[in-house]
Amino acid sequence: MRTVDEHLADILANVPVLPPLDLALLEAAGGVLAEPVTAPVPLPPFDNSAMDGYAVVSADVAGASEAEPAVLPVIGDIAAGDSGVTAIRPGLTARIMTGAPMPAGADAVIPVEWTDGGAATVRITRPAPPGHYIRRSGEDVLAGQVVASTGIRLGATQLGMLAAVGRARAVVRPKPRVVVLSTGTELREPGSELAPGQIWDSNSFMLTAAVIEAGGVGYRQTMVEDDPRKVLETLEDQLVRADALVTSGGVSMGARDVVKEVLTGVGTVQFHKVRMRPGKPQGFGLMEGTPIFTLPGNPVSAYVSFQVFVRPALRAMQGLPPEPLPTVTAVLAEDVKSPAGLAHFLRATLSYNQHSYTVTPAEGQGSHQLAALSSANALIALPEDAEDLPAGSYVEVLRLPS
Ligand SMILES: Nc1nc2c(c(=O)[nH]1)N[C@H]1C(S)=C(S)[C@@H](COP(=O)(O)OP(=O)(O)OC[C@H]3O[C@@H](n4cnc5c(N)ncnc54)[C@H](O)[C@@H]3O)O[C@H]1N2
Ligand code: MOO
Repeated sequence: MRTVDEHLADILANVPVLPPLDLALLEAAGGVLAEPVTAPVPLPPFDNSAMDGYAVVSADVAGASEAEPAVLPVIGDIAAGDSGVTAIRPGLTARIMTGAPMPAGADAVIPVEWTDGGAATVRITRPAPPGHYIRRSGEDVLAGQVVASTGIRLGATQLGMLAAVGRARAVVRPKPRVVVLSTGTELREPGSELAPGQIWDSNSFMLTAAVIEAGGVGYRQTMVEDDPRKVLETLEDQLVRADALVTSGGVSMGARDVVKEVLTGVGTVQFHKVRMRPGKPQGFGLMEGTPIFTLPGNPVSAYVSFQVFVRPALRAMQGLPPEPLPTVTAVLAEDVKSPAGLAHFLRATLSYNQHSYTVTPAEGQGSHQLAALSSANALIALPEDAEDLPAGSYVEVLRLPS
């Protein structure tokens, strides 16, 4: 038997970090930058208007009021995208649109709301100081500034930043491609008829979605029956498209626990009992250099094992810190019983009220009770030495992705 921390440490010491790839921007989404990105130009690249209005010399409107508006001839329009060669002299104005380059000579923008909106001449009823509603070149980013550092995950805002500094591609550690395979002769595809003794395969859907939630690319492989040759062949076939493999089922003590049977001695794969509930039987190792996680078949066990072991490993493969799920301290709403000597992950509902978190364990804590898991939003993580805890105790709670 090993502890949760020992099993996780073994996994993290052995998963490879994915090599960087040079990808087109949208393909790089979700990847982790393997190089810093710097701005070749300042942002904004030129001084431009923050408002639709009129570009003026501020001194020309210094005394403007409702009673005595400044009246200026309008020499033309400057739209966003214009080349910015326009200039104005004192006593003149140009109509200007948001994002359009400031004309030389102008030092302020009067929003159209402060005017009569005139096209040939305009009446301006309020003054504005120099710099008014001008967005200065370099105010956002300076030329040469690092806008995204090595090791950050490219989410929506970071991709926007790269595009804004003109990058069409990025060198990233890509999202890990994870093949998910359920094993079990009793399993059928959802949507098909069940014969006695059969059940619909839920684990492969749940785990593939969990891979995606964890930032990977999930490939669901059709389940295979408990036939040693078929299980091994399927896994070997998948190696070409996988950065990691995740299986469920067939790892405990049964006469037909084929995953354990066929993978024992393959690559570096080893099977262990981990001091946790649910999720006691675990297997991990490298098959031809590709990590394989063999999770137990009970649906709740498979899911908890994924969050505790696979999710941090997928992060490590992208060069990210292998953080656990976001964790908060919460007050137990009810007494809980926990077996000594096993880390315990209880399905629970976490709620926030009056500046603190309260957590209520779910009714069904069996490792087959998927309904309790699917209506939970958290796992109470009790350490090995925790035994019975009364309501009101403080506990660590892992928030499930939502
Ligand atoms: N004698 C012992 N029996 C068991 C032990 C043990 O230590 N000694 N450990 C128990 C624990 S704990 C777990 S967890 C399970 C793990 O079993 P396996 O990984 O071998 O999984 P299976 O036997 O294949 O299935 C277990 C259970 O889960 C259902 N299942 C499997 N795959 C799916 C799927 N894709 N979708 C939905 N449900 C699935 C399966 O039908 C079984 O009911 O072993 C205990 N036994
Ligand atoms: O350890 Mo098993 O995963 O409880 O059900």
